[in-house]
Amino acid sequence: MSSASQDYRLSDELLGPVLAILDAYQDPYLAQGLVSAGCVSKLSIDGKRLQLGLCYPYPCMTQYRDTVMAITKKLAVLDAIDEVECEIDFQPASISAISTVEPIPNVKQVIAVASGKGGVGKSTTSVNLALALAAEGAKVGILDADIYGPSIPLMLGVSDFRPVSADGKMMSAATAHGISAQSIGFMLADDEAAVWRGPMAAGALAQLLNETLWPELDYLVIDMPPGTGDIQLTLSQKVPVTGAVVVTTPQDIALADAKKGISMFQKVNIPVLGIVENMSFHMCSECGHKEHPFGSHGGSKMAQRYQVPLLGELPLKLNIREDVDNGKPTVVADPDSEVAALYREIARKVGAQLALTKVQSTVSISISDDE
Ligand SMILES: Nc1ncnc2c1ncn2[C@@H]1O[C@H](COP(=O)(O)OP(=O)(O)OP(=O)(O)O)[C@@H](O)[C@H]1O
Repeated sequence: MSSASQDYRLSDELLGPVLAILDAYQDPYLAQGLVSAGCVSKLSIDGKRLQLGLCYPYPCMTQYRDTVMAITKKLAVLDAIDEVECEIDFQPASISAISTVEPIPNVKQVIAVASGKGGVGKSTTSVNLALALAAEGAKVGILDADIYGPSIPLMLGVSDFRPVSADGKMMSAATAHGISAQSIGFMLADDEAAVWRGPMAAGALAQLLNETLWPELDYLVIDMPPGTGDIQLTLSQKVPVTGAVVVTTPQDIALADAKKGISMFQKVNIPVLGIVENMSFHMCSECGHKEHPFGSHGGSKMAQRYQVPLLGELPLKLNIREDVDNGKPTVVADPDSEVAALYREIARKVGAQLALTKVQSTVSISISDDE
């Protein structure tokens, strides 16, 4: 994890107790104290007003208010402080630190969203995850690599967009709800079906990825084609993916395929950031009765078995489908809903997992350098 640059301007007498209090505050997503996690970037004092700068390695803008309130309460025990002025920032690490594949210009981190089986809600999860990362303060793009059924243009309400090229080399991306989007669907006429063979498809996708003029992005989310065949494997190797999210339903057949997905990423040394269990349960809107139409706890058992986090369990809910069908996914259509909050929670976990992955990767690189 890249720790924030430190500018500490407190007397030694005050610095010690302030750092101790800040480090006793555990960040829920990094599972470390703020100082150990490298989040404390600035400390200075003006009279009895402490000026605190925090820089997070994952986006968590919707949590800032609660964080500041909690920290202020803890620091209030010190006589030298009666007010805290807090500035919070977010800065993800750059991918070039660990990836062996050429980085994509302007793109810091690449998150692949995959599923072993089709129809489990991978695209719905990808698009809501991308929008949730943006809602938490990140600059985000999404690449629809689902060549057999590109659905991102429809889900973002930008089906009519056609990329243009100013220099004959690089294509523009669409902008929707504050994120950038590129899709093979933008190149196809409405009734045209994509018929690709493995190597051709992977090549076309790599081209789409590298020839898109992405604006500065903290995260590029890739909605992968469903399955774990050659296309997926090649794509994972051609694209500088920093971490993968595996989407599954709790159904045995979907779980069996999701396991193949995890193995595929492990084979090509891409860290699996966690599992999203989609359509986990259905809650009756009238009586509140909760049922598990596709079985229960499959995702959590799988997460335990493969030692990866369970990022979230999403309900089977009519609005989720209606919102993507209307081109306005739930995170933006109904930001105050429980479902939108679940997607934002998943986004924070994904960002934090990427930051933690950097720590492990950095360590393993330095060990091999020493050998
Ligand atoms: N949690 C959910 N609740 C209700 N409907 C959902 C949910 N998640 C996805 N859906 C719906 O299920 C259908 C399949 O979802 P989606 O297209 O995201 O799946 P996919 O895994 O990407 O499929 P494919 O493999 O065909 O690309 C869509 O109609 C979508 O709106």
